[in-house]
Amino acid sequence: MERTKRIGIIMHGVTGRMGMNQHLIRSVLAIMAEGGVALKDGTMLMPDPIIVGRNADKIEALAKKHGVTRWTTDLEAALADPEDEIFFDAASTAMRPGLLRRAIDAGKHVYSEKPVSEGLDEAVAIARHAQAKGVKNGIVHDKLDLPGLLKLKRLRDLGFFGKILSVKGEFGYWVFTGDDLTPQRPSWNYRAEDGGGIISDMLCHWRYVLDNVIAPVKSVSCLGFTHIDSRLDESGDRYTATADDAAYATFLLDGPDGDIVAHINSSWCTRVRRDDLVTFQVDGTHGSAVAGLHKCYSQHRVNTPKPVWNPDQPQTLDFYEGWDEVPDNTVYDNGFKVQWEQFLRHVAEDGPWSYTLVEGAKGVQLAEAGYQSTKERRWIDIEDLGL
Ligand SMILES: NC(=O)C1=CN([C@@H]2O[C@H](COP(=O)(O)OP(=O)(O)OC[C@H]3O[C@@H](n4cnc5c(N)ncnc54)[C@H](OP(=O)(O)O)[C@@H]3O)[C@@H](O)[C@H]2O)C=CC1
Ligand SMILES: O=C1CO[C@H](CO)[C@@H](O)[C@@H]1O
Repeated sequence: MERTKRIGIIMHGVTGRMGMNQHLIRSVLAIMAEGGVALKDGTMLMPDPIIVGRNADKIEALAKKHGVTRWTTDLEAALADPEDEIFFDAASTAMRPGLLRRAIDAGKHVYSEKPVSEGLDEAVAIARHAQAKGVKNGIVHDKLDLPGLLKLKRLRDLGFFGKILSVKGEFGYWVFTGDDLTPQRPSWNYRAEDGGGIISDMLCHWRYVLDNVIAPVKSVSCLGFTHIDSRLDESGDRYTATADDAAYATFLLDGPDGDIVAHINSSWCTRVRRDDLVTFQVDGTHGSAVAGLHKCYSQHRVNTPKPVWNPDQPQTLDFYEGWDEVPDNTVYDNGFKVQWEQFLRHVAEDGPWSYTLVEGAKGVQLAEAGYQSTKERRWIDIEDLGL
């Protein structure tokens, strides 16, 4: 007979975009709708969320809309309840280290959106605190479970590329300022004083993506920029955009056959003419591949066309030909949900889990180095954090 075990989760920041859509609806509620997470001994681990927010009407309405039976505005009381073992945070970045510390001190296992913090010292301190208190801890690393990146990693693991030479990443799209269309991202993203900034947002992703899909990052040169310095907020009021809204970053990676050069542009001020909102091209001696969020196309050296530069003639080659789509070969679930299932197994039965707050700190380290490089206009080496 199938047994069920409850696991209580305090979810904070779920009235926001990420917390609501990816973590509450598409992960925790989806897992509940599927009957829970199957543990090794056949027990079904069933999440029991309590959602916490500062606005009572908003959090109650969210709970009612999705059939969540427990909600509160009292985080202190929620943390004091020993029946809820996990604290999760997806609120704005600036508050995060303080919240994680309170939860760890209350004996909770902690799981969190990225980045762990705005600065490296805080990220290292909170990772050490979790280690010292012996609580399980995790950081979201959603891009690693994107089908496109899983395929890219598979190509690397199978040796498809030969010696990897370089990586080119393009991330971003046009985020409306409010002067024409309503902005599709929160205004705090564009205010440095509220934890905004695309370097802080994206370089923590690029750290685990490069480390795990290509090779470890060993140094960075970055130019952060605020292209648009005035935007309209959620109330239609004009504010000064103080945070960087584009980052042009070059990385040196410690590849198995020598250094790999990776360059990734991240921008909220670019119009998309490419396969997807993020694309990565990997070039190697034996083959190349281009991955988006879902799809990945490869070109082996035997299929590589031989262009000849002739500005006097219109181009006769179609460069999109000669690329083969890497097949799905499997069913891909939502990456946030996959990671929730892994973290829940990690808490319940010590299942495998690599993406601790230490990995989160490494992400913040790269972001901080990106800011330092921008400020000092030089390459910054990425040291071992010794954690
Ligand atoms: N992994 C990924 O792909 C992504 C991750 N993120 C990360 O997720 C986090 C949230 O981003 P996003 O969802 O875009 O942000 P939103 O602005 O949409 O949501 C912010 C959330 O934080 C809450 N909040 C803000 N200030 C306070 C406060 N002072 N006290 C209590 N609660 C507060 C808001 O509550 P209220 O509703 O009451 O205002 C809301 O729930 C960020 O850390 C960001 O870096 C963001 C985008 C993508
Ligand atoms: O923080 C982030 C900023 O937004 C991106 C998407 O638009 C996310 O992928 C990312 O996690």
